[in-house]
Amino acid sequence: MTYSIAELRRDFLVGARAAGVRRIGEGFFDGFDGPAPASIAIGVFDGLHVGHSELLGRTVEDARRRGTISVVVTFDPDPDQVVSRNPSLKLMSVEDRLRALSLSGVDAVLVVPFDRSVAALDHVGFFEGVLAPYLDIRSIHVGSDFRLGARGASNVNVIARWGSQRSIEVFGHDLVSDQGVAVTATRIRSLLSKGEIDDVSRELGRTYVVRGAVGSGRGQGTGMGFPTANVIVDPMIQLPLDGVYAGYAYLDGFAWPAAVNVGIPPMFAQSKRSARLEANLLGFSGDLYGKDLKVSFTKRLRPSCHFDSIAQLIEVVNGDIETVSRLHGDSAIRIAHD
Ligand SMILES: Cc1cc2nc3c(=O)[nH]c(=O)nc-3n(C[C@H](O)[C@H](O)[C@H](O)COP(=O)(O)O)c2cc1C
Ligand SMILES: Nc1ncnc2c1ncn2[C@@H]1O[C@H](COP(=O)(O)OP(=O)(O)OP(=O)(O)O)[C@@H](O)[C@H]1O
Repeated sequence: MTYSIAELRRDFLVGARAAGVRRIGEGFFDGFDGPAPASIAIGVFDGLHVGHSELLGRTVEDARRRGTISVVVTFDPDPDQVVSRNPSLKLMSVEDRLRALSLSGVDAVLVVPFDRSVAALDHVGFFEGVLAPYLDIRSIHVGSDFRLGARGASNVNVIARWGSQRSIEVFGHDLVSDQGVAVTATRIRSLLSKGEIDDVSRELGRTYVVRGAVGSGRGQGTGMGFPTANVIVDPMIQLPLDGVYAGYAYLDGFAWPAAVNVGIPPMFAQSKRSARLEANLLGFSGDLYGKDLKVSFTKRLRPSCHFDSIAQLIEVVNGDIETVSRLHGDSAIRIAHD
């Protein structure tokens, strides 16, 4: 399938630095006469980890040197959700991914609406059919493991050969690694599933954060002395391994130290109203129902347990809250962005 320019105008989104996400034709590309001379990085960028940041930094540097604009070319939905029978859980929603990319220092974010027809294209169809109406590509930056097209047939060597005939320089960068292992979104998902929060934070270059609206739980926390916000997280977003964590809850410009339980509480496993993510915000009093809460994970404290009595559960949870208080204090910190 080929895309008409009208379709591209409708379907592609462009985000400029700190300016949110805008549709092509209404924003960044307006000032250019014809396709914009560009240095591009391509990929999904789920999680925007340290390897992705390095790649984007190199792309921006190269663009400055050449006098081109730096553009991230990414996809919505995540190709994995279109082509895979068993898509992986994600580290970020598409909305959060585009927002993070638009704040990463590149000049623009070009979002390719991904469907089976795009999946079937090879690199020639993708670069010359989909991107050429907008970008006069001068250089391409990807990781050395990058593959494009049906069954990943177009690897860096294939793309570089095509580029060399068109004066397009193609860089397949060595992958940034951590403790001898390449940092990838797949690896970070695996670390999360094992509760390896320190490794996750190091490889993301920041703490892992999930978000959701606060819903109602069983309403028993308050009676036990530790009210909890039950955060409803999109089931496609990955949570760390079930257990108890220290972290922060972000709300309206404040970061509240938080004691967090992930997973259905073993003591109340039979209740349909138990939440998969609950946070006790230290020092907070008030109503959180319906609020959009972000929760970060700074340290794994222990597995969630079944106790012999509610009194024992209360004692242990109070111990967790004390630990969080020692780590992060017992009142909110004002922050520039939440
Ligand atoms: C820091 C923390 C630790 C928790 N640890 C456990 C646990 O080990 N076992 C368990 O069954 N529930 C645990 N919970 C969940 C509580 O049982 C739950 O928050 C309480 O029952 C209130 O739930 P509700 O808000 O749905 O009424 C923990 C909750 C928090 C905030
Ligand atoms: N550690 C890394 N160092 C440098 N570049 C990387 C690294 N990881 C990924 N890239 C590159 O960043 C771009 C976006 O990567 P992609 O979205 O495929 O990420 P990924 O982390 O490898 O994800 P997944 O594990 O889900 O395949 C690609 O060009 C990819 O090759």
